Amino acid sequence: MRKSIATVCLSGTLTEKLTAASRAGFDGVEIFENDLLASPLAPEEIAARTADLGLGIDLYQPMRDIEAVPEEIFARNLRRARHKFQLMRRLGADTVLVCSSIAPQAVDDDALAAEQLSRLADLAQEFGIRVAYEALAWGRHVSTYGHAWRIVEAADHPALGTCLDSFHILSRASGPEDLKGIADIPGDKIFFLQLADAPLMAMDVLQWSRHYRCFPGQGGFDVAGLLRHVLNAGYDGPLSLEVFNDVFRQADAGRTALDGLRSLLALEENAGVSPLPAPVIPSGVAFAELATSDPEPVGELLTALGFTRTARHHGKPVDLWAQGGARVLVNTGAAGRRTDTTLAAVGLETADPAASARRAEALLAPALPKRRAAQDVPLESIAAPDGTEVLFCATSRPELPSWTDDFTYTAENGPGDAMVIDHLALTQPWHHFDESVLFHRTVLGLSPHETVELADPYGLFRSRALSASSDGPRLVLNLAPAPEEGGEIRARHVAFAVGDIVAAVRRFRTAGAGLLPVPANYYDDLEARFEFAEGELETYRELGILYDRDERGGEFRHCYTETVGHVFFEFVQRSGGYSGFGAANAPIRLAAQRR
Ligand SMILES: O=C(O)c1ccc(O)c(O)c1
Ligand SMILES: [Mg+2]
Repeated sequence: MRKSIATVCLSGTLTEKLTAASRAGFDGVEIFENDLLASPLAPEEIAARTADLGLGIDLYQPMRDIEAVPEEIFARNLRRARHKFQLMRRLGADTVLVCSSIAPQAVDDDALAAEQLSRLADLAQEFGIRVAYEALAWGRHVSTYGHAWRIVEAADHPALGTCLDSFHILSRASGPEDLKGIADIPGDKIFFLQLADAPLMAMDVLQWSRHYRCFPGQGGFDVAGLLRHVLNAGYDGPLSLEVFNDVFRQADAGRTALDGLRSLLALEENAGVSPLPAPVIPSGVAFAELATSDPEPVGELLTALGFTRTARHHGKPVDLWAQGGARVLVNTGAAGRRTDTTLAAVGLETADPAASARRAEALLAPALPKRRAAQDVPLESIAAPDGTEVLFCATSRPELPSWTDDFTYTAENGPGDAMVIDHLALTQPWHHFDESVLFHRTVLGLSPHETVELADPYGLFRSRALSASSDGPRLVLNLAPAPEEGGEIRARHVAFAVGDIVAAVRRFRTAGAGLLPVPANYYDDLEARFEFAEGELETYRELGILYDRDERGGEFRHCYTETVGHVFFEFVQRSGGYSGFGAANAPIRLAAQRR
């Protein structure tokens, strides 16, 4: 279907917004009045620019406070409308959005509203314009789509239809039955469809709408379900994103536009409109790759964790470290640049790497070169929004090329408890958090968990995990307040699951390595909250192990190493079906890392 985006979704000047929408691949835009007012370009120039960029102007908006007012006020409103219709003619825009009135002079009189909207439509018709009437969720007398439609139906004017906006509808809907009325609206009377999602919040609906809307798939609404109803009604106009979001207003417009288009592609898939190559849900983590120009400290830390350097890449300065099923690559080949240690790439096991790459491409993920050097095995890889390289791996499958074929083995896998990678915690730039969640959800087919928000000593810590299944890969996207010196706070980490965390930590300490210190106050509080077996808490206190327990008695024990560059490691031990990540302990970790 045709895809559009409202200029209000994007940051920058009108020209920057139009350019971003075009580059991302949208077909059209909704021009927001304020963007036009602030532009030095004449309407004809905007029309020309938009056309040059291959975009249509699918909507001009908003026109406010028109209907259900005393006649002398309505006469002034019509005069105002005439000016706007003239402007729209210069722009070449043929649909205007009129939102339900919030004016104190407006009266609760549907017949009057219908009569005046009909007269507005008469005037619009003279200009070849159609009027799409939208119920704002906080409209003074008209606040539901059903009510707006009854007025449009009563007016019965060919140039008057309704505009459905998923936010206004879903923010007021208490269940799927509240959407049934959409089927009663003839498809050709739905002049426009605006799409937005939002996190579920108990707050004033106007503030919610103006600050927290997000792209479909990023919040808690069933936007795909709503779209199905609208399509069943026979609507075949544009799918248009209309998102008011404080973060998007500050983020890079080009990236926001791509994020928006990805969200519409995934929405079409969910609503059964147009299929995408099916997701190939990753079954595990093949490796985590660290980039560094100083491999010594990280090598020491991996050694203390029980890892052995087992192999070397045949053409690049990349070492493979292994411990049980956990593999870490240490890459010192960042083209001679000095790089602090970072978690730069992630290898994910998939049943069909080529199919994973096809899905990623269909969802606009940037593909990276398959081969870095002539002799390398060809590998499918993409860049995640945060710049992390994601490689699709088929380890130990002789019929497919494997990243391991590029390595020459020099040593046996290390001794000790067999570890596996439990999860990867990927700290995100603050203005790309929602984009990153949507990317991992749609491209990789991972399911997001609830968002966790906690107070951090210097701000708000936000975290959202995504996982496939209980034994598939788990990614934790973290957003931590990052003051200028907040290097460690931006650090990312790799968590290793062990069968016996106490034994693992004792070995780690014997190897001369240190854990992040945990305050005594933390353990005093644990003692108050939970009952432990004799001596258990004392052991945690001695070793610096953190603890969490879920409602069903599942337990989580974990602890953190020191940080090297921008990377640290975590030991975790899960039991009893615990599926979280000890988020309640994150502020303790963050405070200790600040110290
Ligand atoms: O917040 C508003 O005023 C506003 C304006 C136009 C819209 O289409 C809308 O959904 C909300
Ligand atoms: Mg709207």
